[in-house]
This record gives sequence, structure tokens and C-alpha cells, in this order.
Amino acid sequence: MNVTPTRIPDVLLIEPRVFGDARGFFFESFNHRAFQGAAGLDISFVQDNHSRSAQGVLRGLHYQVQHPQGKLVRVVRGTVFDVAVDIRRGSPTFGQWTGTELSEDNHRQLWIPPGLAHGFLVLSESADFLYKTTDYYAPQHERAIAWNDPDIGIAWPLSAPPVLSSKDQQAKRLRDAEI
Ligand SMILES: Cc1cn([C@H]2C[C@H](O)[C@@H](COP(=O)(O)OP(=O)(O)O[C@H]3O[C@H](C)C(=O)[C@H](O)[C@H]3O)O2)c(=O)[nH]c1=O
Repeated sequence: MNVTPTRIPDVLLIEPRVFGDARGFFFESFNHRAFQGAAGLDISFVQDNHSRSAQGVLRGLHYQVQHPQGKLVRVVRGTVFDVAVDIRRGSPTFGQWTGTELSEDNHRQLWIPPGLAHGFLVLSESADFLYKTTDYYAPQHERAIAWNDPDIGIAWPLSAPPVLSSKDQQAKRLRDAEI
């Protein structure tokens, strides 16, 4: 597998080795030893999530103020534009974002360390989004930052206003957020 730092250096783009043949393909979507070797990270996951969203849905930007979750994210059907935002006080990349297209065709994954905000926009007709987390869901500690916060300036590839949950419609700007 290839591991490439993004412009937020500890957000990693992971490209697994895909074995194709006349039947289709195979790849290891997670291998602890390979991940530790290539990314230098000894990570264990406690939760595996799967969400399905229609085109134009934008989920995020979410984080947990307690029990922050590291996330290993991927798309098994469709295509999304996946974004991580550095909201770690004191980080040299505080307030910066990185975006990557994840799809069933490119098999790409992103490792997003604990402490960052995360979200994605669905570009295909529908998208199945799978991700592992390093800590449990803690709704009482979950917070949201506005997808369109001008101080962050994410260049979402939007062709129309996004479809948002009510929670995400009410999300705060980073400058007003509890981090
Ligand atoms: C995240 C989560 C949700 N839920 C329940 C709570 C709600 O009844 C329902 C939908 O939750 P929500 O609207 O918060 O789902 P998303 O908008 O996809 O939230 C996720 O969106 C962005 C992309 C993230 O990175 C986070 O993992 C997460 O915040 O699933 C659970 O039972 N367990 C969970 O771990």
C-alpha cells in the first residue's frame, strides 16, 4: 500500500494494493501490521460505520470534544469529496483543510487522526461510505462546524446547495466552536 501525507501532514492518503483478475478484484481494506509499517501508526479500531447518502448530501463537519475519534474512511459505492479540517489548537495547520476524492473505483482511503473535523459531499447518484473509528460514538460530545465557514474556505465541488441534516444546518463557525 502507498501512504502519502496530505497538506495536513498527519492526514494520510492510503492507496491499497489492488489485485485484479478476470473475476474482479481483491484488496486488503485494513491490515494492522501493514498500516503500522507504512504509516508508523499503532492504531486499533473499536467501531465500524456505514452510511449511505444521495447525491448532493453533505455530512459534516463533525468532531467529538471528548473521546475524539481517529477515522479510517473509504467509499465502496459511488464517489465523495472527503474533507478533514485541522481544529487542533496550536497545530501549525490549524484552520486548514484537505480534500480528496474517494470512490469505489480509486479504492482510496484517508486516515484522519483524532482531533480533526471531518465531512464529505456525495458526488455520485448515491454513495456508501464506510469508516472505522478509534473511539466510540459519544453524541453528548459531538459538535459540528459549518461546512461553508468562510474562515476555512473549503472548495467543495458543489453544483447545487448541499442537502444537510438539521444539525449541520445549525453548525457554528470555527471561531465560535467549542474545540
Ligand atoms: C455517527 C453515528 C451516528 N449514530 C446514529 C445517530 C443518529 O440517529 C444517526 C445519524 O447520525 P448522524 O446524522 O450524526 O450521522 P452523520 O451525519 O453521518 O455523522 C457522521 O458524519 C461525519 C461524516 C463523521 O465523520 C462522523 O463520523 C459522524 O458525525 O445515526 C450512531 O448510532 N452511531 C454513530 O457512530
